[in-house]
Amino acid sequence: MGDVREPSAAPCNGSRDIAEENQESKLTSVAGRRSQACLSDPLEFHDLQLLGAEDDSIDESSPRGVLDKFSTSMESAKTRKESEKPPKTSTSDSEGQINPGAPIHWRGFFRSLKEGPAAHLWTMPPLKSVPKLTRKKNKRIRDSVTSAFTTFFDADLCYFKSSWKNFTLSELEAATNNFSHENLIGEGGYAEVYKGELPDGQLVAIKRLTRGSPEEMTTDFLSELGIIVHIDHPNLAKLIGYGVEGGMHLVLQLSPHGSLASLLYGSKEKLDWGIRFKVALGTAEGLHYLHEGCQRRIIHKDIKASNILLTEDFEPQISDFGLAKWLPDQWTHHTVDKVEGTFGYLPPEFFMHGIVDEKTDVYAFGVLLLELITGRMALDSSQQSLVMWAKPLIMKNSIKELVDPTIAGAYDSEEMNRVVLTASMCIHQDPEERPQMSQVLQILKGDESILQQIKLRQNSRLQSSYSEEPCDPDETNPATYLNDLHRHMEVVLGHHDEG
Ligand SMILES: Nc1ncnc2c1ncn2[C@@H]1O[C@H](COP(=O)(O)OP(=O)(O)OP(=O)(O)O)[C@@H](O)[C@H]1O
Repeated sequence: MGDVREPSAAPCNGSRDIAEENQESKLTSVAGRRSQACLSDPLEFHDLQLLGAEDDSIDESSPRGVLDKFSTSMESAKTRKESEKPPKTSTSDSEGQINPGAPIHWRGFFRSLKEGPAAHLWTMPPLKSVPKLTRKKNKRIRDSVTSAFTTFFDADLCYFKSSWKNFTLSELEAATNNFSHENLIGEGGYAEVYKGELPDGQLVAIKRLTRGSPEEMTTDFLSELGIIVHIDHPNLAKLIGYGVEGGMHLVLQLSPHGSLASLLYGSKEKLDWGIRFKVALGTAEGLHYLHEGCQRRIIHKDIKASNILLTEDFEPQISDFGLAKWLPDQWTHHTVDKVEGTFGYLPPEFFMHGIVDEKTDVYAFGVLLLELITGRMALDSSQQSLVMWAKPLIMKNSIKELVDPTIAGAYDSEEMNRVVLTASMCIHQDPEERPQMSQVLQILKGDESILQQIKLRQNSRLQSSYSEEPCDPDETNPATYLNDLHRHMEVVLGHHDEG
């Protein structure tokens, strides 16, 4: 694991709406992922110089790793024998163990990007030779390295890619009034986001990668593109196009209300409970799709209030796929040796062992729910964690103390109970105990059968926990935790009054 940089007030730490002082703190590797390095034309003057450089950190579970391996494997596919295929990884893999691909292939890839979507169709392997993945076929197909890349190049992808527009620099400049400060609507650890208007009147958000070394920018850009190309869901941000002249740009649909962070913390008008609940449900739907609904398991890795954008009618859309990872089916989890993400949203197993899987996002989603309930930031101005503040109140079932004073008395208490219960389960220290997103959805929607199931499961664990010596009087005591969870169940199921 890399060192963890202390949170800093530097503008490149944590994304924010310009109108708002978001105090999130990004974790970065010591390599200086967020170092200031604004390039006038990274692709032109490297094109990519860096791609010819040695790189031993390719990550197979990232789009970049997949692309590199695709290129390599396409060359050697003809000679590859069955016995030479990599063994199945039954538990995990780490970034350091991934065999690097041949960087030279990236040049062609970038040339294709510059040429635009039409070029991709030519540079891709003929579709006839690429089996289209279905969930049933995946198991077998994914055992082969070569075929792992077919997900990136399948027919759907071609369709989506060809629907993306390749913007020239002058088109982007015209849309944003030359990237003027007045058009700047957001700023993150990697990028500046500008509001833009296309000639047909469509409003867009243009994300311009500005920070990090050229290599980091390239990785971030490709990671985000490589993930976005695979996803299509109403609760995920929509890409309209991209631009690789004069820098790396993603052109996204504009979210007229900005991010959840800007609405919760940067606006005088307080969000009413109805919108908060809608955001909780929609974000859960989006995450459920990423984890279980698309062709590959996608772990977002940076779920937080500033990465939840809101449409005109306050439908949430998960954005910013710069840190997202693909997880092969046969891996239980992925292990990283550098820490990336945002303070306040990362689960203990990530800090301690670098473990990344769906439960990483589930934990962060739990923190997001706490923000919706309490109106408090994941980390406050004195770096106090919301989880630490909220857990004792959850344990006491003090919903009234938990709830944002601005919505006191103005919420549906059944919904509130369900959201508090879900949050408490999602932030469980033990990832095994956290629910999957499919279960989260069921709980949030008030499906009593799942609540009864969980209750029965908790009961049996409660009994076995009581027979064990309590090791710690605080939250790590499983008996205490489960007992409190049990009380939440009672409240949610309507068998008990709120405390
Ligand atoms: N499509 C959009 N519509 C409106 N505002 C947006 C849009 N995309 C991004 N923003 C604003 O810009 C901010 C930064 O964007 P984003 O999180 O994508 O950048 P980043 O540099 O990748 O951030 P991070 O530090 O989280 O990695 C967001 O928090 C949001 O306020």
